[in-house]
Amino acid sequence: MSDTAGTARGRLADARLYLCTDARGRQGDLAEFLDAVLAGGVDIVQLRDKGLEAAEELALLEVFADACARHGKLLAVNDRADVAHAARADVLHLGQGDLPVPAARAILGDDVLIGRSTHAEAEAAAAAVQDGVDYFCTGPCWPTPTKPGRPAPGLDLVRYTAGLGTDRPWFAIGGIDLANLDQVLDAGARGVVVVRAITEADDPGAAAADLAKRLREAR
Ligand SMILES: Cc1ncc(COP(=O)(O)OP(=O)(O)O)c(N)n1
Ligand SMILES: Cc1nc(C(=O)O)sc1CCOP(=O)(O)O
Ligand SMILES: [Mg+2]
Repeated sequence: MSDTAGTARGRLADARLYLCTDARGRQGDLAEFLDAVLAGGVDIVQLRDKGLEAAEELALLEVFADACARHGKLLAVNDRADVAHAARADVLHLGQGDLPVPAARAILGDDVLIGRSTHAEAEAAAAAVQDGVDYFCTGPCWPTPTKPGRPAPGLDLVRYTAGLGTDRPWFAIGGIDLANLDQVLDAGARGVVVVRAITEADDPGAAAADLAKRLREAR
């Protein structure tokens, strides 16, 4: 058995399906939504809501943390190391323009996992070896209204990242859904991050289950 089995890093190594979601329109049924998608097979869930005040974000994160604890899944915070620390999150996700990784590490110590966004070959190659980075994401695979204005390097960046042969966990992101998931897998990804494919589904739990099943079949 590996020395990370059962730890957050061990669970990250096994993770295939990562959900970013806001809480808009879900005030009443947020816990129900989270229970459904986590039971469906989401391995990591990130509260991503660029408009929240820190105090509002922290309050919502209590709901996320309780759900992740019920299902033994990882809780991620976007952008803010102070909020990740206060929420006792498992993961902080940082983009290229966010806090530098060493600065986040200085706040969070070694136990919190840190993820990094990458949008170009040089960024992916750097994230694959940078100290303090636990995983990284490459994308967008397709232009997406969830991240307007972000140019899409497409599946070429997924193919490039797969070719790095890194042992570090990484995920493809941007425009991914069940209909195009096989293209992402064929390009070499083994894990994906989605927003709309789950949040906009009629049945988010079933959408998570379909994605998770296909990802597990591809292992
Ligand atoms: C898991 C995951 N991957 C990528 C992102 C995007 O991060 P970033 O580029 O910093 O953009 P914002 O999400 O902060 O707008 C993410 N949040 N999570
Ligand atoms: C939040 C985010 N980051 C991206 C990146 O490329 O770093 S793409 C993206 C949005 C992904 O949303 P959807 O699954 O709805 O297309
Ligand atoms: Mg960010």
